[in-house]
Amino acid sequence: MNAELRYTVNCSILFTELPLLERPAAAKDAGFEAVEFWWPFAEAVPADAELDAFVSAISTAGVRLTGLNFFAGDMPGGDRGLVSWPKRSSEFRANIDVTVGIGERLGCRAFNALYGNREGGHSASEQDELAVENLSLAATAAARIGATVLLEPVSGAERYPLRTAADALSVIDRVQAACDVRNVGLLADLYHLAVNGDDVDQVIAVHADRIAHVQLADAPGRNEPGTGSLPLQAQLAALAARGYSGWIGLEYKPSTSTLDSFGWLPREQRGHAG
Ligand SMILES: O=C(O)C(=O)CO
Repeated sequence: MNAELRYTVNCSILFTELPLLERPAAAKDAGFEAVEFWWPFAEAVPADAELDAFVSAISTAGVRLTGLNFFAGDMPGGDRGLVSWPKRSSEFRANIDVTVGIGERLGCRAFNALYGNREGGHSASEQDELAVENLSLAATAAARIGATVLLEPVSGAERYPLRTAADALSVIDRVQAACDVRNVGLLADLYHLAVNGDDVDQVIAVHADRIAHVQLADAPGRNEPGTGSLPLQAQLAALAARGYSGWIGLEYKPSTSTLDSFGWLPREQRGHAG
């Protein structure tokens, strides 16, 4: 793997052997300096004590929080975001300042806004128009602390409409045109894009300048690099060659223990926290 790349451990899908608040310290012990999370609470606006415990777990562990998802509903239950969900738009809007507030406390500058599934009773245009409004609200709030809102194509959720980089970039173009915000970027998850049949090499070659965050897992299986057939090393090298200098999120299901699943990455390359 390219020694210059900076890796961040997604502690929502890794270290699940441990209670969530113990995971940042485990990542630090494994040699990493950075972590990211999906929304770690059951509701859009958790109690202050829960927020304080999360902030403390990260700051005490001595790692950076490099990314945080906005509240996205019941992920295990199939929800993939509230951004375009009319019935739950108010929850998303209530969550914006809470999420940005965590970022302000911890220096996190990237927030992933999962778009949401197509929901019965609403037209696609109605949901997409709502998404433009909600993404501009999120981007405006994020801009207050110099942060970026991320938009991610995902796989494994058949009602989720953003499946390719082009799908996400067209939404970002709409938000920029409608609301003159410049801090919404593509989250290029190399696994999701590949599984959805996108041409990942082409995405990197053409859109590297619009990629605000990268995540990886191998396919098939969404396990650690080397367990599948994706050319991840070459794609990371291509990203670096095209000038991508952001974080690489390790967002995979370990095929063994979490610690053993890091074997593909030499310890001396884990802690590049510059
Ligand atoms: O739902 C997923 O698989 C994600 O990557 C969420 O960020």
